[in-house]
Amino acid sequence: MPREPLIGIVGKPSCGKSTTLNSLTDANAKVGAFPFTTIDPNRATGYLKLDCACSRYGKEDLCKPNYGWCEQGKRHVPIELLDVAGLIPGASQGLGLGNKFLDDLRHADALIQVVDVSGTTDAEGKATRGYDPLEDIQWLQDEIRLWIENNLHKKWNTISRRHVATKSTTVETLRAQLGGYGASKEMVAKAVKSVPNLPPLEKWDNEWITRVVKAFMNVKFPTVLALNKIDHPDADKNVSKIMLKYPKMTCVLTSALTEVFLRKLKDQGYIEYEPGTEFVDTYDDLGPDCGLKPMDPVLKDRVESIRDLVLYRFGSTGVVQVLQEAAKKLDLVPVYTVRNIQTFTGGHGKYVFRDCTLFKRGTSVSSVARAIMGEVTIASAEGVGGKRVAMDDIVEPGKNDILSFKVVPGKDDAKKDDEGAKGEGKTDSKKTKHKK
Ligand SMILES: Nc1nc2c(ncn2[C@@H]2O[C@H](COP(=O)(O)OP(=O)(O)OP(=O)(O)O)[C@@H](O)[C@H]2O)c(=O)[nH]1
Repeated sequence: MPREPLIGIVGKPSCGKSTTLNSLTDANAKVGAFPFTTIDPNRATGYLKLDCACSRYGKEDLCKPNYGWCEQGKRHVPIELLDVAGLIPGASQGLGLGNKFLDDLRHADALIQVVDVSGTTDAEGKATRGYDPLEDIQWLQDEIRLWIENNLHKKWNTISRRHVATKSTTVETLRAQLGGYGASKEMVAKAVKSVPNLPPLEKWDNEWITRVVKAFMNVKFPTVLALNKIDHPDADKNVSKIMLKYPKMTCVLTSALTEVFLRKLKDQGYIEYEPGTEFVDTYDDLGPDCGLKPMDPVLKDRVESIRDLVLYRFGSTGVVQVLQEAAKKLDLVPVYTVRNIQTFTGGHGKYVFRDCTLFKRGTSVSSVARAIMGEVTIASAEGVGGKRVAMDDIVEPGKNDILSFKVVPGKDDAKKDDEGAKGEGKTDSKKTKHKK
């Protein structure tokens, strides 16, 4: 059964991981200006903003998700996030909280690497000035690579001998070794295929092992860089340096602290703010009938400087975008399961597209059925217009992404099972319910 996608947030201590997580979720991960504030890995539910199926059919007014929320066709779908605390140089050798953090990583399907571009924290997260954050990008990737590589090196002679003796394929042997890092056969095959001129496994030296592990990391941990603390005056020059040195990396400029602050002001009734945009409206902008509270001069100045330093300069605080970029790397397809394929409702009531679950592109309709319906026998799957969909068809955005399942009635519950997709209330059942 496919499991839920999980996005890991990594970075050195005090780079802003917990703040980034808080800005994306309702969870209150501990936030502090000293290293190792986050001792336990923190799982939380974030919300991925995407175009909802309701907007395809002009049913925005009837869209009321069971989990997350939908505003004018923009849906916020729950997605699980993992705060992997304070990696430092030498973590793969056990420094800091070392392997514990790396062990948490194995569950992640993509990474958001938070980089403190203000230059005010050193590699271990201690306060400083003028630190060059370029270094942080490389050493963190190196620590993850060494964590995988060191284990392979230790046993390489045995691995290689067994590989020859059992006449295994490269993918079989590597899959057995990398399974512990969450590698599937497909992932290993993709990684191996991406290394040009790869000799037979028994001929690999350390350099080949490094190349293969790097290729595996690209597949297993596709990474987006969140260049955080862009509100700081020293950030600009560091951002330019990073973009020049890593032109192929996906970089998003973020100010997690600003996002947390804006959401708080919104909750307190001082502003209207749509996360992911540059638009903030205050009492002064909208007038006395707007229902917002007036702000004192200090607060007004703060909002004004957030507009100037972050929102107008960068277009947003970046955190919504960073999650969207990470999800893009995972190539996720939102799949809507409905009971009534004609009306898209959950069976009873008028609301449409109550359930939406994220699956990797390439997932088959039968895998979706198993994940949503559990171990029942599916009689048939229907798509838009009531058209029959084959169980081995693939779900894609806009194709086979709205589904209704009919189950074969069991002896005892023939009546119940005949109701069709029992998606409602089931799809996101493990997720935090977020009412808007
Ligand atoms: N100026 C500025 N400060 C930020 C931003 N994001 C986080 N901070 C500050 O940076 C400090 C560290 O933030 P945390 O979110 O606790 O960092 P962390 O990476 O989770 O730290 P550990 O738990 O030690 O791993 C706090 O004082 C935050 O307020 C930002 O966008 N701008």
